[in-house]
Amino acid sequence: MAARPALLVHRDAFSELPIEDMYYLMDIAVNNLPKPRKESYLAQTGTMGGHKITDILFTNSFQVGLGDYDSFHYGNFPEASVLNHDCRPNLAFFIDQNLTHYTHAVRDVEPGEELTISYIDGLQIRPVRQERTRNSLGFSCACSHCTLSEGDSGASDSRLLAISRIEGELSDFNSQASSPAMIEEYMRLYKTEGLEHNIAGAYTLAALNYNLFGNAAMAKKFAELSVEAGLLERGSETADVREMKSLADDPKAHWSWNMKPHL
Ligand SMILES: C[S@@+](CC[C@H](N)C(=O)[O-])C[C@H]1O[C@@H](n2cnc3c(N)ncnc32)[C@H](O)[C@@H]1O
Repeated sequence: MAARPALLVHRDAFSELPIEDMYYLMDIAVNNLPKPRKESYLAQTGTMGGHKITDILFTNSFQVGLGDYDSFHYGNFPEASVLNHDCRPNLAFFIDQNLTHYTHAVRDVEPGEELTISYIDGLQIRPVRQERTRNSLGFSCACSHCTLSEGDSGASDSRLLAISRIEGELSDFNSQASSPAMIEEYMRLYKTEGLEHNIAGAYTLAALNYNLFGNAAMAKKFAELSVEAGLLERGSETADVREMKSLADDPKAHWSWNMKPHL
């Protein structure tokens, strides 16, 4: 799905203008949208209370950057705001420089299965995720991952902590502790956790580390997976996608080639 914004409002407007002035401006902005767009804006649900048009913006917005120095606007995309949050979603999304919101499936979706995105960092353990949705977004997350039994949730949190620990080692290209077995374990944990919506960076790290160990075939395989996932998660214009394309084309020409042959 590709969606365009109905409304874009700089965050600072809410901290720098009296709130009554903002309500007035928000009313003018929405009431001047073309009729079908205004209707799709007003059809969204607001859950935070107060001024309805502003409540809809706060309940249904994505963070949108405009250029390097002006990074936080509330962007409202009515077609995308029907998507509920899941800590293990089946869709990935990104907003490109042209302010288009793209949504892609990252795994097979069964007929009748709800389409979901993640509003937060799913790599955090359950208590942190719950705190984020409650305090920053105003709802208590009821997704299937947050409602696992204590035992299953504890096992998930242990995997997430292991991912974070291994990531630290694999990101340190001078680490003496990293090994091909560690890369395999890292990818296994990612798959077991169901983090397909946010896996491009993990594939990148696996590709780089296999290349450090002089394993061209595995480096190429993971660089290609990184490109494939990166296109869904971030689009084609990212430095990571470009770098992984070049690594996949010629692992031995990449700066990381065979830097750790002794291990
Ligand atoms: C952008 S809207 C999503 C669409 C909304 N459910 C609707 O019907 O308009 C965000 C709101 O949906 C609800 N929501 C989304 N994901 C949720 C989740 N995992 N657990 C509980 N509530 C959720 C919360 O009320 C949240 O403020």
